[in-house]
Amino acid sequence: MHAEPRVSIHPDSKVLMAAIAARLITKLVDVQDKHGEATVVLTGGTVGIGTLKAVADSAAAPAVDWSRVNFWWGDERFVAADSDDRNTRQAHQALLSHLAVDPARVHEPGSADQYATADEAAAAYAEELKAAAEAEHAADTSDDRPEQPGTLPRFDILLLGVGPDAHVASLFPEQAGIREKSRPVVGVENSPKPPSSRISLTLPAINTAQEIWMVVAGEDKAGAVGLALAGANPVQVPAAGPVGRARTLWLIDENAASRVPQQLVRKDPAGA
Ligand SMILES: O=C1O[C@H](COP(=O)(O)O)[C@@H](O)[C@H](O)[C@H]1O
Repeated sequence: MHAEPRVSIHPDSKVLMAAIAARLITKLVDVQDKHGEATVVLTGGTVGIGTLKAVADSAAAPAVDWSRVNFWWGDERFVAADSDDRNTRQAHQALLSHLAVDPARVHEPGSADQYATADEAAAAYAEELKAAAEAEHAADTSDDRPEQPGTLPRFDILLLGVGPDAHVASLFPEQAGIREKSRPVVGVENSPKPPSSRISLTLPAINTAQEIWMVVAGEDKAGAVGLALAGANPVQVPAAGPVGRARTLWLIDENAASRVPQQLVRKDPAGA
């Protein structure tokens, strides 16, 4: 099932990030109840990292068994491991370093200390994803287990920020990454937003997620959000491309919402 996007609008970015954090905690608890573990794909960016801080500050955070959460990243900047530009480093500072996570379940894309090029780091990340998919397949005892493992593990929740230029992860308008159809991960060069070298999941990989949550705040994002929700071409407006298997949820603040098509906005305060 590919659901229509749902939009939930919050008064400001602070309320937004607290609300996303609450949803994330609840969702992780639900998925762990069902599957014994949960997998989340994190994003960098203002709202992405602010949400992780809000999770760390939440009194409900201990409801999740953090040692049974698998962490992946939608994109990473290809810089040195100790660079403050790293999305993974920011995520550790905001949340992961405060939790009893299982290091074996924290899957960080490689850094410029480990690989010569972003393409090499991307290929290694694709291998790590494949190994996780194979392990998941081997552990699956259900009747509907597919015959062969896929190349990606199940992503329960995938978070994506959106840039003012409508980029998601490190897929930028008109660049090769947003056009990629076969590889799950690509190296990105000449990113219009620094740092210029990056690693990114591609749209086909992103769209295997059960739930995709687009997390956006700020007036400078209103145009990108409006175009994405109006159904623009993802090559020009990458934020138009992500579609979750079960749900695509836009969690945004009022400043980012001024150009959202009205028929997509839920009127009840719960949003979706
Ligand atoms: O470079 C990136 O930018 C986007 C959005 O960031 P924001 O600060 O404008 O919210 C982010 O989603 C992505 O993960 C990141 O690498």
